[in-house]
Amino acid sequence: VILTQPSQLTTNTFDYIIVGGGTAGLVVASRLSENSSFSILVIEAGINDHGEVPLQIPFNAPTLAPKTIYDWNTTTTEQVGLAQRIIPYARGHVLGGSSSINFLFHQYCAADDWNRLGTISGDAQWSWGHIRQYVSKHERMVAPVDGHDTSDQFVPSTHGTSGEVSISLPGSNNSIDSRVFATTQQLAEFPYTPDTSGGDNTLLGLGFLQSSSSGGVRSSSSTTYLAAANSRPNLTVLVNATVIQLIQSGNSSTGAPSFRTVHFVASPAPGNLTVDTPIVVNARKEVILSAGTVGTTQLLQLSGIGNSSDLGHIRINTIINNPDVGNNLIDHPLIPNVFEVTGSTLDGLLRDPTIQNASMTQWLQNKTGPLANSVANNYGFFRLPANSSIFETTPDPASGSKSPHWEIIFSNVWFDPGFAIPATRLFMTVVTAVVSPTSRGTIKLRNNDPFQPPMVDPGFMTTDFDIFAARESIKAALRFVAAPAWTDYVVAPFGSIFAVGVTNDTTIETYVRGQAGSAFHPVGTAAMSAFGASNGVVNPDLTVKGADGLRIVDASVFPFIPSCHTQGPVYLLAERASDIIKAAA
Ligand SMILES: Cc1cc2nc3c(=O)[nH]c(=O)nc-3n(C[C@H](O)[C@H](O)[C@H](O)COP(=O)(O)OP(=O)(O)OC[C@H]3O[C@@H](n4cnc5c(N)ncnc54)[C@H](O)[C@@H]3O)c2cc1C
Repeated sequence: VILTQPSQLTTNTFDYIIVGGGTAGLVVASRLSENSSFSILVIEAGINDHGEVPLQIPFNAPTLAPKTIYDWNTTTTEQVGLAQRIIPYARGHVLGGSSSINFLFHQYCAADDWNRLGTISGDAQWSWGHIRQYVSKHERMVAPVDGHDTSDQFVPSTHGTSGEVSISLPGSNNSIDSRVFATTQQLAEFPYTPDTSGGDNTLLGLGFLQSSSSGGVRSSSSTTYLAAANSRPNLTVLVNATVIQLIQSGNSSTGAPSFRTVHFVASPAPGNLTVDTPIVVNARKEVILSAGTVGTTQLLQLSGIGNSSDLGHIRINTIINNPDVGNNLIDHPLIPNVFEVTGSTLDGLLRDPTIQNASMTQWLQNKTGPLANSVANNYGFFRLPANSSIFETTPDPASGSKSPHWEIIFSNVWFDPGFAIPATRLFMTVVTAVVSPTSRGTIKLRNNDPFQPPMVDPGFMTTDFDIFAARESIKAALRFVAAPAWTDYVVAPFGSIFAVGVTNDTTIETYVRGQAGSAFHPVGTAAMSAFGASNGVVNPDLTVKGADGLRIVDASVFPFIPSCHTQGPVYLLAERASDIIKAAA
């Protein structure tokens, strides 16, 4: 059912048109197509992921963006909180969307996050007590590729075994795993957690990373949800086609503008400035926007749904004036803290052709070895102490007393996307991130050209809280590697601030502003709010406020950022959204 050219379409009318064949879009496509009486069209701007070997190799993930055919290759605006830097803003431009290029970390965030969504939306069914049922529909926990005993690395009763996306624990022991584990025994502030998925487990503590992979190969929404639905005659997926606008197709009986007409063109080759005449398709029931936080926001605005003053300046006729469209952009800032080490690291995979070739041969032959693993085996989530001085001026932004403020990830390799690995010496990277940031940004159109990337301003590090939490996370990383477990391994922190050995608050702040990047977890620009609320973009059933025939199902609808990596929450959101859409049919 995967078409590569618009001319292969045999009809221009479908019950549902899903814009974006990404993480959420393919969940909805797969679930809706379970009902054989529905006809569904998915329109995806990127290429078909099938047969794209680089996407399949877990360790390869950091090479898939930026500046590749799998990425939209856009950047942020100049970040005032990041020393005026403009940074890459990766998002998948391929079937499977960001689930085809992400780093495979998989978890559900804290139950508190979902309970907060239930409260904000006024719909208790967004709370964890209701959402937890979707874990077993979504997840298939499988054995790690090396078959090792995982009994103390996850809690089986909290996982699914027959869902769509395969999840596994690290498949090859990393030489630092035992040191990380020993540190949880040596330093009480970093307790071990037997399961890092969150949800029914506490998200707080440090443990083994679960990744969206099986048998050493990535599981994306395309290789799972779509693969399960691929032979259904009621589902059509068109790749290499970019939606440029939704068109008002009439009004509902209550006078709300209907958006059931979609204009798209064959995705232009890079550098091609001539755009074809739009092709028109119509939805009998609904159009579902699943173009991701950036893509969905851009399309709403191009279609006249947004801030009328902003739209007027770029000669777009406003159909629904909603100033919240494009506001409230939230993302997780992360900082790669590199340490020089003495022992065995994975650095050879980045700079030694002999090791690279041997690893690739091993992966191609039996999907094992270092390439079969994601870039980290262990990570953890922590809270700032309750008596931290920042809480004298800033209310605690976490979703609850059991949801974290910051994260720490251990990668036994040079993992600083901003800089190539130096030619000599060995490195380990201790990435830290702020997972309850208070900085807010915007997504706005530059002009009315659908092929001009919008201005994406995540507003990184523009609040005292975010700087405070980032600084404390770095101090914690320094305490972590000062534990006895590391004395014969860590030589010294590597790079700028650390090289001079001064770690006071001012120098760490300068370092954060110079080093931080994006975890690529944007949310919030089409925020969910209660029915009748004076703010927000979608209702709790994900229908667009003030519109008819239009829903949004993707990361953009989270009104605040969940406190962990976002693909798991997006998958669960899309599972429930599918049930809502089916029930409304
Ligand atoms: C490099 C990277 C690493 C990440 N690492 C992790 C991780 O390790 N763990 C984790 O949990 N999360 C991670 N994330 C975040 C996570 O993958 C996303 O939050 C999630 O996948 C978003 O899902 P979505 O459905 O909202 O959007 P996407 O999955 O991005 O889907 C949007 C789709 O819409 C398509 N599209 C957009 N505009 C148009 C248009 N005009 N016409 C047609 N199609 C369009 C896009 O091409 C894309 O396929 C990462 C993200 C990136 C980019």
